[in-house]
Amino acid sequence: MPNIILNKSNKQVKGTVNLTGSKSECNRALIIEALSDGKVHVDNVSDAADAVLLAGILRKTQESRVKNQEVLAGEVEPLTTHHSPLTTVDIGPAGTAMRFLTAYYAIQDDEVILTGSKRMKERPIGILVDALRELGAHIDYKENDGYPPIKLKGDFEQLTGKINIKGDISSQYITALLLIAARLPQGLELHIEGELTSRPYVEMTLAMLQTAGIQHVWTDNVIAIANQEFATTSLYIEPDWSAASYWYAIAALADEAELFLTGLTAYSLQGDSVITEIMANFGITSQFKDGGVHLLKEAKPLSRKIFDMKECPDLAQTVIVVCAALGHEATFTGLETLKIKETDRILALQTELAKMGVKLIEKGQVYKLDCSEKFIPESMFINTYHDHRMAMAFAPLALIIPQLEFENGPVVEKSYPAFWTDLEKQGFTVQSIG
Ligand SMILES: O=C(O)C1=C[C@@H](OP(=O)(O)O)[C@@H](O)[C@H](O)C1
Ligand SMILES: C=C(OP(=O)(O)O)C(=O)O
Repeated sequence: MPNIILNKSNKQVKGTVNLTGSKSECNRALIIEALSDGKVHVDNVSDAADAVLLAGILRKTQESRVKNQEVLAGEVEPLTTHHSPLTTVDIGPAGTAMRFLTAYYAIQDDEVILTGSKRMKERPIGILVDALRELGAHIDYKENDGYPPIKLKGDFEQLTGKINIKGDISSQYITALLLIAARLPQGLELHIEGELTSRPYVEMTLAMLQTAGIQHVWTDNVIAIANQEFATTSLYIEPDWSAASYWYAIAALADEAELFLTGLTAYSLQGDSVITEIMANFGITSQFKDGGVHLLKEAKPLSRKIFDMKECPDLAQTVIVVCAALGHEATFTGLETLKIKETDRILALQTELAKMGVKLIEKGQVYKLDCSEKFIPESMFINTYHDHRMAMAFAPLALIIPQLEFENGPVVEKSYPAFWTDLEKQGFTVQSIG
């Protein structure tokens, strides 16, 4: 995979950016569409690689079902005489797609092996598999207990409508169950145990289900969805606020910034829209008008010292890198889930920030930035650890470090394929090598 060399000859940014569609919203919409018997339509599929991959898998699943029905009805010849209904689905590095498809296939008749990248095989799925087994799904582990690959064997018969699930490891397990809940004959009453992490993502799921005609009741730690029909409707995918965060970071590190991010609105389903509030601390004002958000930079002394990232974990790298670059010794909480994402993001941040003398020190649940030995190198090589957000969160450093080189440029495709070309359009020099 080619590396990327990134420079910015001046410290001004001014221009318009058209962001990609939200990966989180799109992956939910695609599963809802697949479960809706043709009633729900996704308006604008995101070009994030994870969403494109999920859309392709769901389309193939649908096509092979139609084919099998035709074979069964004697309308067409089977493709081969040894045709097996068992398919292997490789979801690569797409965590949400892995979790959502696990729940989706658990209640279908298809026999499927669900696998993914090397890292995906290290990302836990046991909590979701246990919950689905309790509901009546037949799922086996193919390699290590609690981790993909898994074999889903069909023959779902609902055994119970009430289950308990831990809320503090990943909200994606909860979303996965909520997405299929209305299709369960007995519906679902989900009792969330412990603190709920990444709560806005659960709210996003319920809001999108509601748009698709599915009602819910959420009281304290219990979310209930009865068996019910989807409405005939279409789902619109908003631009991605996590992607927008890198432009906020660029504005925060620039001397002068005037950016317009199209399509974003003040009321978003995405919890990461909180980046507007976070970045207000760094002097970035957000003005919603003209069909998007205008970012303006004002000189402002940095005051906020504590950032809780529990509800917006995907912003953690963005904000930590900005603080490090500005030498702002802030404290961060709510970073527990970062160790099980595309890479161990805590370790990755510690390793890369050390290249500019900054330490991210773990003290129990609290992480503190120590910038006492910070320096600005002439050039810096950024390892990206198969994590799109490691590349994108460190890219704004091009405004203060003369030359940056990123390992594996295409890593950004997971959620924001046009990231490097968008930087180029805004006056960054982007060179692909190797
Ligand atoms: O539901 C979603 O779309 C997501 C939920 C979050 O994961 P966790 O719930 O595991 O924190 C987030 O980090 C991920 O990028 C997307
Ligand atoms: C954690 C992320 O994605 P996923 O869990 O879907 O792989 C992410 O995009 O930051």
